[in-house]
Formats: sequence, C-alpha cells, structure tokens
Amino acid sequence: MSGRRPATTPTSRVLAGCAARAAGMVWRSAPVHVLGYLAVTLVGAAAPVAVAWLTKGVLDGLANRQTTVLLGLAVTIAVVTTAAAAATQAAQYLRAEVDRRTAVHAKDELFAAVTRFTGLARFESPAFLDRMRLAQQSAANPGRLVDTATSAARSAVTVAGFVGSLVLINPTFTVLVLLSAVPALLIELRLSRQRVAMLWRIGPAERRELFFAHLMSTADAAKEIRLFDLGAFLRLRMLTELRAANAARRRVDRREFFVQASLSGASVSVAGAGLVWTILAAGRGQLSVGDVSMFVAAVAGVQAALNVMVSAGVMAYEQLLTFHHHVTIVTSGPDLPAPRHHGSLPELRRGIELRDVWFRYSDAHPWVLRGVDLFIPHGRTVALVGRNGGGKSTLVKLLCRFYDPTRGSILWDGVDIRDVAPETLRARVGAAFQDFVAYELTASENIAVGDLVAAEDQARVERAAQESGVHDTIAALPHGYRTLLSREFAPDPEGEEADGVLLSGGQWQRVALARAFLRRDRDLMILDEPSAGLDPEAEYEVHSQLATLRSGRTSVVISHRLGAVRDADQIVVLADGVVAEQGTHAELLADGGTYAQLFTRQATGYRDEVHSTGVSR
Ligand SMILES: Nc1ncnc2c1ncn2[C@@H]1O[C@H](COP(=O)(O)OP(=O)(O)OP(=O)(O)O)[C@@H](O)[C@H]1O
Repeated sequence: MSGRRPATTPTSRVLAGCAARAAGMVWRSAPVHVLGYLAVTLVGAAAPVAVAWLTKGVLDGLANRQTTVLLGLAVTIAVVTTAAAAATQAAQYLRAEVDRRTAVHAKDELFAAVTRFTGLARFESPAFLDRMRLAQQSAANPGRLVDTATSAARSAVTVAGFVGSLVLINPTFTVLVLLSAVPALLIELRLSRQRVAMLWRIGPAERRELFFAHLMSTADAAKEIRLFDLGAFLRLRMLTELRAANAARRRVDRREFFVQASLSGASVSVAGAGLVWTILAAGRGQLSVGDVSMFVAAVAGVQAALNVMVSAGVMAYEQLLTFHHHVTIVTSGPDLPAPRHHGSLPELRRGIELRDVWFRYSDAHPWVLRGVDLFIPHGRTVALVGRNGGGKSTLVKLLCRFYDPTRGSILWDGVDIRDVAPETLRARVGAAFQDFVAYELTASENIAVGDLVAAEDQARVERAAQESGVHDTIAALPHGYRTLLSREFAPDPEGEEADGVLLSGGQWQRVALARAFLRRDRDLMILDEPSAGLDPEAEYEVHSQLATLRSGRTSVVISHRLGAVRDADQIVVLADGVVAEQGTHAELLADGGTYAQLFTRQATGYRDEVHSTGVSR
C-alpha cells in the first residue's frame, strides 16, 4: 500500500475477489440468519406474482359468473398477503442481525490487520488514513451485500413470474421491456463509479472537517480555542471543507438526477405504449378483462422489479468498491520488511551498535540522521542531548524499529534488528515516551498497559506507581486505582464509581513512568524526557528512582535538562544528524564544545537567578 492516492477503479476480477471474501465473511458470521433471510425473502418474492394470478382468477370468475371459486380465491389472497407481510417484518429483523454480526467480524478483521502493522509510517500517510476511514465505513457492507443480492434475486423471481404472463399476451413487447433495462444498468454503473471516485476524492476534505469538528467539541483544545478566540476561525475552516465536499457531492447528485429522470421518462413511455396496445386489443375482443388487469400488473411489476435489479446491481457494485478498501488493508503485506528468519533475540550482553545510520521519514523529507555511528554498551546509560529537531527521538524510534534506517544498520549484540520480528525486539525494550498516551481508562489500567501480563499482579502495579511517585496521588482518588482518568467518558452511572478524574501534567508523566517501571526487567530502557513535566523535588526523586532502575541495565535517556543526565556513562550530542560530541560530562565540559556551551548556559541561568534573588546568602 503506497502513500500516494491511487484513483484507479479495481478490475472486475479484483471486485469478484472482494465479493467472494464478503460472502465468506457473512456466512461465517451469521449462517442461520442468512438462511432464514433467504427463505423469507423467497416467500416475499413469490407473493406478488401469486396475488396477480389470483386476482386474474377472481376477475375472470366474476366476468364468467363462476362464483363458487371466488371464496376460495379470496381466502388464498388473504393468506398470501398476510404471509408476505409477515415475511417482510421477519426479513427486516434478520437483515439487521446479519448486518450487525458481519460488522463485528469486519471490524475485528480490519483492526487486527491494523494492529499487525509493526511500523509507524502507514499511520503518517494521508492516503492510508483516507482508505482506513472508507474501510471503517464499509464494515456493514458484506451484510448489506446479502440484502442487495437477495433483493436482486427476489426481483428476478418477480420478473420471471410476470414475464411468463407477459409473453403469453405480447412477446414483442416483453422483449422491449427487458431490453430497456440494459442501457439503464450500464448508465447507472457508470454513475456509481463516478460516485465512488468522488467519495475517494473528497476523503481529505471530510477528514479535515472531522478534525475541526473534533477540535471544537473536545476538552483538549478548549482552552486555546477560548483564550485565542479561535471559534469563528475554526468554524469557518470546518464549513469550508464541508462546502467543498458538498459541492463535489452536489455535482454527482445533479448528474444522477438528470440521468434518472430521463430513464424514468423512457420507462413510462414504454409502459404507456403497452397500455395503448392492450386497450386497443381488448376493444377488438382479443383480450379479456382479466388479461388487461394481468398485463397492466405484469408491465408495472416487471418494470419495478427491473428497476430494483438495476439499483441492486449498482448498489452492490458501489458496496464492493468501498469494501475494496477494507480488503486492500487486510490483505496488505507487512509495512516493515519481514525478517529473513524468525530467530529469538538473545539477552543483551555486549551492546547495541548503530553503524552508519542514515534516516529520513520519506523520500520527500530531508535527512534527519546522516551517518550516525554509536555504541550503546550493555549495562550503561547513554544520554542523548542536542538542540530541538536534532533527531534524538527519531533515533530512539529506530532503536524500537518503528522505522528501518534508510541506510546503515542497528546491531543488537551483532544481530541486525531487521533480522528479528519487531515484537521480539520490543519485548526486550521498556520505554517512557515524550508523547506518552493518556488513556481514558482507570488509573490501574493506565499503568498496566506498560505490561499487561505483569499487571495481572496488582501489587506490581502499585509498586511501579510507588517508584514513579504517583501512588499517593492515585490512592487519594475517589476510587483509588479503579478511578477512571477521564472527563470525557462517564463511568457506569449504575455502578459504584463516581465521576472520572483529570490528573495534572506532572502526575500523568509519573503514570507514564510507572509503565516503564513495570517493564523494569527489560534489556533496554528508553526514557525520552522522563522528567520534563515534574517539579524540581519530584524530578530529583524520580531521577534517583530512575538511577536505581537503570543501574546495571542498558538505557538511553533523552533530556534537555542537562543537570539530570550529567551522571550518564556517556553523553552524546546529536547535531545536524550526526554524533557531534561524545564523552562523560567532565570530558565534554573540558572539550568546551556544544555540550559545554549548553550546560554552562543552563547552569548560569540558575546561578544568576540564585544570586539575583539572594537565595545563596
Ligand atoms: N513523523 C515524522 N515525519 C516527518 N518528519 C518528522 C517526523 N518526526 C520528526 N520529524 C522531523 O525530524 C526531525 C527530528 O525530529 P526529532 O523529534 O527526532 O527531534 P528531537 O531531537 O527529538 O527534537 P526535540 O528536542 O524537539 O524533541 C525534525 O526536523 C522533525 O520535523
């Protein structure tokens, strides 16, 4: 799956594959309901034909004064009509149930595929995100396809039933009515392709509209929107996107309106011509009253059923075109090249080596790393420092294999990390990221996500919370560890839990650190700005805890607070995509390079402050 936006329509072979996949999914999800639905649909399809024949019998019976058969025919009409009505209700329920069960299956399949993507690049591709949105919208399509196919089959039964009657009355006219459906089908299929292409084109505008709507309706951006008075600006941006999408929809709708009005006109003309012929034939005594009634019912029935068949064909085509996005995602290959052999990764003994690592996020992006050579020795702490945008976070993302180096390699005790499955590598890594996630889950779960297996033991969760200094905060929450850390979702109103709670930035940071403490036994610990949001006292405490956590373990720490990493075994300055300086704190200070400059500037800032406020005296 490339990052570009391919606009080509899938071939009929590909669509046939999608149809087979959809059928398989429906059958696996709700076999009994599908069979029931088909049965009641058949009853519904046969009913109009049966009623038309019975009505002809009644009219002919009346005309020929055969009153004895009339009662039986009337009762049969009542029974058939009642059965048809019951079948309609049952079909509605069964269809909804097929949709629901299949949608669960489709969503499961889609998100299983998405969570199998081991890298990050796809999630940064607008084309993938557009495809993902359409794939999610198509979750109910396999179920709907059954509905569409059965409504086509049901109409086919109706057509077959009426065609038999029509042929007896006027064979030429029958052929004319049937042929008139062919151009209609071709024209509608073309319109349908245009509609799906339009939906793909407006995908970016629709996602932007959703983005602006989301910004204005959630707590995350509420502060800035109010303080900067951004409401009107964002509303305008949202409406601009909505209007652009609407304009594209309108163009297609108008085209459809004109085409469909012309098709309806053509079909009315055909029916009108038939009616004139019937009336003339009846006047000449060639047709009975019952024949006229049958002819009128049959023409209307065939035309209506053909219309339904054409619409069903078009709808199925459209549903398959959208479902194709689902199939593309679930059948796409791995986003990172699969390892050549699925070996286990040995426990780290010597260290991790970055050998001439070059990296850029895509061919269109500038180089972030330009030949980094670095050795992270086992059991040591390496601190990455440098100016904003220097590539520190990028480097640790490569260590976790969220991306592969564009050139060069990363070796874990000599094993290229591309040669092992990403999950094997990641099982050996613990991390607290700068942009950690605040899950709308309970406090306990928010720590447990660091290691769901270890967290089955609640004592371990609480120990991790103690080590990161957030235990007392959590214990004081209305429901302790079971408190929901969210104001967006209400806990079960019937349950015992009260409102969710919001934590402060620093408290959240400690929760994120607790996740890392839960993974304490991993070979490599990555800490990206672990103390950025902490108050000085907390920072001191957390750093002492981290020092304990790291002791004897291999760790990579990123921090702009140089005082916090001065004890690291190695300090590495990244600048312009390369290792510009490397050494201990004392060595780098003595060198008088970038590190010395940055450190002295920070230290001077603090010292000046202390002197000017007279704290030191
Ligand atoms: N997902 C991405 N796609 C494209 N470019 C990116 C992506 N992430 C980062 N970059 C770019 O890569 C460069 C390095 O970013 P990175 O986050 O690694 O720097 P950093 O040294 O960690 O910065 P900071 O100190 O500000 O956290 C930046 O120019 C940034 O714009």
